[in-house]
Amino acid sequence: MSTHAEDGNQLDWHGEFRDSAKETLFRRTMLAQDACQMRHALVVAAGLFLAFSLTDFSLLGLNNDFMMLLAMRVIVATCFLSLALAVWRRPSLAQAPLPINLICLLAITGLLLTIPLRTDGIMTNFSSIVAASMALYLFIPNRIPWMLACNAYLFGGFLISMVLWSPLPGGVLVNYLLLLGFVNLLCWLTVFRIHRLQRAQFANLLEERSNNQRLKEEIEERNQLERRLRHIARTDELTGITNRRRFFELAERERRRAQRDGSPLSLCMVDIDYFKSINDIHGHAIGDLALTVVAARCQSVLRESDIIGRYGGEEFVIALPQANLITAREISERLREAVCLTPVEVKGVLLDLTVTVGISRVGDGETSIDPGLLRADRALYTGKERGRNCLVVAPEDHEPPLLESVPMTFTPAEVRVTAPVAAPANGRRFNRS
Ligand SMILES: Nc1nc2c(ncn2[C@@H]2O[C@H](COP(=O)(O)OP(=O)(O)OP(=O)(O)O)[C@@H](O)[C@H]2O)c(=O)[nH]1
Repeated sequence: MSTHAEDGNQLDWHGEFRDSAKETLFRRTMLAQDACQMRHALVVAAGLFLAFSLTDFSLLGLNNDFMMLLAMRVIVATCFLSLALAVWRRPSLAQAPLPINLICLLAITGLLLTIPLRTDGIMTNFSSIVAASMALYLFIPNRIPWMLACNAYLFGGFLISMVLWSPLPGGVLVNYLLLLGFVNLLCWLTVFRIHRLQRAQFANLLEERSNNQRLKEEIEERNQLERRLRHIARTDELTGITNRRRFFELAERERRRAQRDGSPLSLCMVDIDYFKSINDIHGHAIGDLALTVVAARCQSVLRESDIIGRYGGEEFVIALPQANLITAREISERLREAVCLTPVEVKGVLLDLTVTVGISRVGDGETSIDPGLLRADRALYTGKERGRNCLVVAPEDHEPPLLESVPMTFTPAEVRVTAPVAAPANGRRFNRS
């Protein structure tokens, strides 16, 4: 269905959309307004029709003709009011051709019957015919073909009544008929223009709605894209866990919170042992999948509030809020076991993987996680040096003896570091991106 505003001009001679679906939609939209207009027109018409019985009485007095006129007026007014009530109850009747046109025929017939019964002259009769004609065009929400048919009946009935009951000289009658014809033409053009304007406005409204809908969809699409981009910018493509840059953002946020609350924050550096040989033996594709499995296994032992990120290569980094070194060590052991207890199966290849974990705690006075990461990294380096597949807890600078009391039950080798270990020769840096 086209919604372009120019459709307002694409009307048939009825002043209706050529596109029937659009016309139906328009009429449905106008239903409440039509029903209201119809009710008001019927009530006003009933009142006017009855009010004229006063002039009937003053013209005719209390005789048979007056009584007939009065009865006719009461019947017509009652029909008007009944239909008004029916439309009030069922608004759809305001657009139903049958009741509307039956009531119009009844009203026209009533009006025509006043011509032989009232003798107050051609002017009054002609004026009421003109008023009725205008009302049929402008106040009854009818369709144009029906308006024309009702007016043709009014026009013809007026002509016949005049010929039968108030014969006029030919020239005068033609004059009246021409005037009535002119009124009809004027009203028809007016109604057509109103129909055209209403429909042009409706077409504009439809166009506006469809533009708004399109705009809404575009905004939603952009939002989705933005969410996706944000996700991509924060996620490691291979493993699906947080990437290095996002890890630093989140871990720094946790450090600030820990500092505010005076709660501990521990860090773990996790490195897969002998990962190079997996690449060398089975190829990079298998290595990639193995990395993904290890990341998932590491994540499986963490709480939702813990933050795991891919630090680079085959190395992961974890921030453990609310965890002191003892808790961090327990979690790291669970993690180490989760990786090594069952072989990783990748495309039918069984890989016995192990990890080495360096653990540290962010110091209370530290203004960044970098020193803590450096300690965890050194601990990891020590673990690698001392045989791999183990945990190494780095002591906080100010409390080395405390860590000595932590029980060590792990195999094959858990290495405790009681003094800072020299940084590896290649000097690792905590680049955040
Ligand atoms: N498949 C794959 N391999 C990677 C990726 N990132 C780094 N690596 C490989 O990981 C290996 C890391 O090797 P090394 O740093 O020598 O360490 P390692 O062999 O694990 O030995 P240790 O860490 O000392 O136990 C290198 O061969 C890298 O190419 C990756 O995204 N996918």
